[in-house]
Amino acid sequence: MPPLEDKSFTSTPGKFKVERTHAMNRQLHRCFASASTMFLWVIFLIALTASYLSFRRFVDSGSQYFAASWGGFQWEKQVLNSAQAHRSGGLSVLVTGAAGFVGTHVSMALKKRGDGVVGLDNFNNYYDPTLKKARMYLLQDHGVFVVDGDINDQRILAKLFDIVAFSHVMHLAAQAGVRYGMENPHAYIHSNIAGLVTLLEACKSAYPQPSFVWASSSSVYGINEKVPFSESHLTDRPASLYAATKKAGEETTHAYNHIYGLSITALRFFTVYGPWGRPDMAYFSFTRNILQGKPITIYRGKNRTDLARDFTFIDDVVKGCLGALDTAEKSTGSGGKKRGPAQYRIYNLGNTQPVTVPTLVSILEKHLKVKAKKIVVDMPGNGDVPFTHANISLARMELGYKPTTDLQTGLRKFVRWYLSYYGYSHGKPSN
Ligand SMILES: O=C(O)[C@H]1O[C@H](OP(=O)(O)OP(=O)(O)OC[C@H]2O[C@@H](n3ccc(=O)[nH]c3=O)[C@H](O)[C@@H]2O)[C@H](O)[C@@H](O)[C@@H]1O
Repeated sequence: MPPLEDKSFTSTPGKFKVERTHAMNRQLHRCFASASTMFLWVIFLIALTASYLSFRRFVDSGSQYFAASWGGFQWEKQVLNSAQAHRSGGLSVLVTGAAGFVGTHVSMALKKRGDGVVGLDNFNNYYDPTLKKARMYLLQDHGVFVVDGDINDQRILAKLFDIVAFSHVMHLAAQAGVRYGMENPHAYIHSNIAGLVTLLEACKSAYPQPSFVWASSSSVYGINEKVPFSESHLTDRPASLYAATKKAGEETTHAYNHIYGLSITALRFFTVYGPWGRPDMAYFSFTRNILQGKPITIYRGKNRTDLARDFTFIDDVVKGCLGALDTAEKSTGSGGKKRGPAQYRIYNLGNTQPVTVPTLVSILEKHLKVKAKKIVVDMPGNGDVPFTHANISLARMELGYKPTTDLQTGLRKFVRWYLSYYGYSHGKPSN
């Protein structure tokens, strides 16, 4: 006998067929049902992925905006508050390089007399950015808001001019330093030429156009030998790339003055020094080395002559800057078009009393009460000039500029600040 199961299968093939067809139908139906469910699931998942991706895009673009160091309601409010003048007829000044040495002092002085000031600084690391941040906190304590941004950034400039009708721009942001040009030439082109043009473009299109006062340099006199240096002297023989870019700045601003009616004032600074100064400058690095017991290198010129500089104290330079801002005429352009001739001025801001580098060192030794370890070498051919000496008659007459601080007094103030900021033991190896 065949097994029961076999029998049932073979004995009722028709029934089996019917039942099998039903089963297959059920399976097919289930299959079909699950395929359509699957299809629906796939559609659902695609839709979910698409909406997730577009949500991410939205979140990403949003977070880019919110993570930016500038922009937003709160930021605009800070800019507006800082730009607000607190005296009648007060200026509203955009100070570039506000966390720099001269920028900090000028911003403070403006704010103290009731002008509105907004700072702009990119906090680059040419020298210790901690010092720049410390200056920024000082400004913050005095109600000056410093925007973290670059003069090469068109968007940030457009935004600033969009929210504030600046009456003046005090342009102090630059790649400074005479000898660093051999190490990083492009930094000078980036800041002193490209950055300047970007800023001038923003100024020319601004409504109203601000008056533009900016930092040129005594270095434009280059290898000029006529003394004292006067604004009427030729300045076509720069000795460093730094000087060449500052000279280019004078020509560039002239073109903007001529084409667009921007009111321009260039200030040729003569080796400015003082509290909160620049660590790359000789008086600053000498102080650090003397206190740390390290040697200092003193350059000397041809035939063993001492190099000399018309060292100018920061407070005097600040007065010159304010004098320039106060006497600057309005720009004449509007909507990027010149409406009439505009003012174009250049002034020396020096001290008129050149002092040799060895004398500078002996003053520092006296104030620090420490003897320097001196190494005297011939001046390397790295962009330096043997001496500077300013004729300041023009600034005296037209800006009321009158320097009153000699190097002894100025360096005493600098040393006092240096010791309070860094302390006596700054950088010394601990025993
Ligand atoms: O007046 C200016 O236009 C310029 O003044 C300074 O440039 P500089 O006068 O060369 O100032 P320092 O670098 O402080 O040098 C001062 C003097 O010390 C000398 N020096 C510098 C460094 C050093 O190690 N040894 C040394 O003898 C230099 O040759 C120079 O005679 C600034 O660094 C520039 O940014 C500024 O624009």
